[in-house]
Amino acid sequence: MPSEALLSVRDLRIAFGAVEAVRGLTFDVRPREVFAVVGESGAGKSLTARALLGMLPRGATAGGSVRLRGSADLAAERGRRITLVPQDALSALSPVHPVGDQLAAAVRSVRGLSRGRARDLAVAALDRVGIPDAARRARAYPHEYSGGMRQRAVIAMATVNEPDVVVADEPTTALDEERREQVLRVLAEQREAVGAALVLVTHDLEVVREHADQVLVMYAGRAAERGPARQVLGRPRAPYTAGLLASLPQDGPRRRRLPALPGTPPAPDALGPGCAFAPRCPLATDPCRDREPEPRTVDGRLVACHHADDVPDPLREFV
Ligand SMILES: Nc1ncnc2c1ncn2[C@@H]1O[C@H](COP(=O)(O)OP(=O)(O)OP(=O)(O)O)[C@@H](O)[C@H]1O
Repeated sequence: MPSEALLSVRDLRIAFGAVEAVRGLTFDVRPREVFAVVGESGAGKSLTARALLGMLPRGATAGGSVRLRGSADLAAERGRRITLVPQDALSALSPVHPVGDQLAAAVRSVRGLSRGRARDLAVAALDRVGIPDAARRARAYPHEYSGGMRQRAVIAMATVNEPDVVVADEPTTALDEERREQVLRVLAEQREAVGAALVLVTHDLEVVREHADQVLVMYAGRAAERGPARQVLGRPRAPYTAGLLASLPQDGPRRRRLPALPGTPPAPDALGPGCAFAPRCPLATDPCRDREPEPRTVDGRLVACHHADDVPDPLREFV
């Protein structure tokens, strides 16, 4: 039996004026699971991640609901039961305070501990994420850290108060490949150590394959497909997921990179009545251009596609 949802999102809609950028998302995140949100740039991933923390940009209006189990006020839980690891670690750290002081302040704002005890916890948290010589580095400023170390410090900040949910929005975008792996490993270890669920926003299906239990594939503000990551990536039922997978490098002797998905996603103010993916979809027929498909259950996952039953295996036939 799957455990009860920790985060419940129902019909989430985010608009700027009359233009909807997130168009009716429903999903649950369960305790301790890794829930990945994947899709191309502009799909609405960051807006969705921020809505989970009650942090929408100015000018945005939201509809639907986001609930954290056991809490009536989501915004009051930010930094406590639900925390953010942002894309850009610099934006999360103040340039004018030593890193250790910032961590200790985060501890003291949530728990009634002495300065000395908060300081000890801050140094221990930096040590846990692999900052060398943590007691000394705690006294340094963010600009004295490398990019990878800064991102690890932000992970320490996001986990030091043992939250129930960590939301990581493309936490490795600013890093090179080697540091990316390190940071993802640290994030996975810390999540495990504090027993939090992780909502991991990424555009990288390899990251999903490696880290996620559940995946939400977003296209143009909606769910194209959502379900257990192993099933969705093993045999996608949305042509969009299949196209993303087909673009990944293949293993084996014929290792190569297949052509990326042709075309680009539509802007939120340029959507027609049909499926938003139809202009790029090799399976599109007239009904796809006329009517947006409703999500339905196929093969153990939710999929929004008129042709979900006809999607060929992307690693064999679909490019
Ligand atoms: N502050 C804003 N004002 C107006 N429109 C916005 C704003 N932020 C986002 N949008 C619109 O919402 C869409 C989705 O944005 P979002 O940042 O969630 O995409 P994303 O999937 O996270 O993309 P990326 O991977 O590039 O971060 C954007 O394409 C844009 O049209």
